[in-house]
Amino acid sequence: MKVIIAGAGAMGSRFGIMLHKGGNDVTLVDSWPDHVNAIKENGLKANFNGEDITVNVPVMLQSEINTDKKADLIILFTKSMQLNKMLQDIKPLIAKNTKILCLLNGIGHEDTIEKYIPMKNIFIGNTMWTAGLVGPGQVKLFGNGSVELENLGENQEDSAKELATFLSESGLNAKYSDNIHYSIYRKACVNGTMNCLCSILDVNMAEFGATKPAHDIVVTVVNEFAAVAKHEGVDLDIEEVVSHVESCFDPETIGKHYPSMHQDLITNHRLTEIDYINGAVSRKGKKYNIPTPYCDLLTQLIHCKEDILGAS
Ligand SMILES: NC(=O)C1=CN([C@@H]2O[C@H](COP(=O)(O)OP(=O)(O)OC[C@H]3O[C@@H](n4cnc5c(N)ncnc54)[C@H](OP(=O)(O)O)[C@@H]3O)[C@@H](O)[C@H]2O)C=CC1
Ligand SMILES: CC(C)(CO)C(=O)C(=O)O
Repeated sequence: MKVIIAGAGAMGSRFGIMLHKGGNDVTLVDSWPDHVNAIKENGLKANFNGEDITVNVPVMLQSEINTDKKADLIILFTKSMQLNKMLQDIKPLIAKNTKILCLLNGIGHEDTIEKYIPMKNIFIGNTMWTAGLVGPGQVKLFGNGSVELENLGENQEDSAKELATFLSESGLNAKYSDNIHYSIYRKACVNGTMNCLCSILDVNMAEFGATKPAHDIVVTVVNEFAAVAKHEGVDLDIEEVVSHVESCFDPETIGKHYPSMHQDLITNHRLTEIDYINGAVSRKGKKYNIPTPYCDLLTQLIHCKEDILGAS
């Protein structure tokens, strides 16, 4: 299968490497020139569960897509604020039947994708895999993860199941979900707690989990997400979601991971996806007349930190 990874930062590199190891024809597309040049010159280097590996995969700069060879599958892995531009730039790679899978964190990406891709070809989901960019052309990958996905178009369940099987054949542990909006809100609760709190407090998830107020904060934020989700027909099981969020505290699994927002803001002084996570819940709360004071404050604190650190 010809696979394009559109957004080959930390997570795109993980999926690219695992699909390449699984024997697929993978090409990376990314917007960061230093990263693309480093991969062209030296291959994509990864510390993969403690082992140093180099993978030679074709890579293209997003602004210089120089082929009209169409992809069978495009996996979107940009940051949320880069998604629209990526969809514009990869048009030459999209054929009538190219499937598009979006695994970004955040809520509401289908509204952007629908502007470019026919509904029958859109698949959305989320992932509990983790990854970190060490520098241009270099990633650090450890731990296990999973993927959940569903078709947006009608009568595409079989294609979604085939897609999950295809990803699992490369070890990505994917499964079909018949209620992906539930899964997306459930994952957004993980990001709406871990990502902003670990960034503000400058800790990893295990360190945050070891603090006394951690549980109360998680419960309050999850309740805000749940109230908004309910208004959209998604009925979150709050107790189960809180325990899912708190499973991230385990240092034996992903607890030692610094969430991607920490990598962006604290390590690299880059703007964050907060407006697509807690910020999205704040906006929806205002629209539906549901108070979301923790999400409002967390969003504002992250924007303060972006200003303080001169993030761009
Ligand atoms: N990392 C993780 O563990 C997880 C991430 N996700 C989600 O996956 C999606 C992709 O995230 P992720 O893979 O973390 O993205 P990355 O942080 O790896 O980067 C994506 C893009 O950001 C820019 N960039 C990042 N770091 C630098 C740097 N040091 N200097 C210059 N530019 C840089 C580049 O684009 P440009 O130059 O155009 O800015 C790069 O292509 C997001 O929605 C994220 O929330 C989901 C699960 C886990
Ligand atoms: C690993 C995890 C689940 C932590 O919130 C994540 O999605 C991220 O780092 O953005």
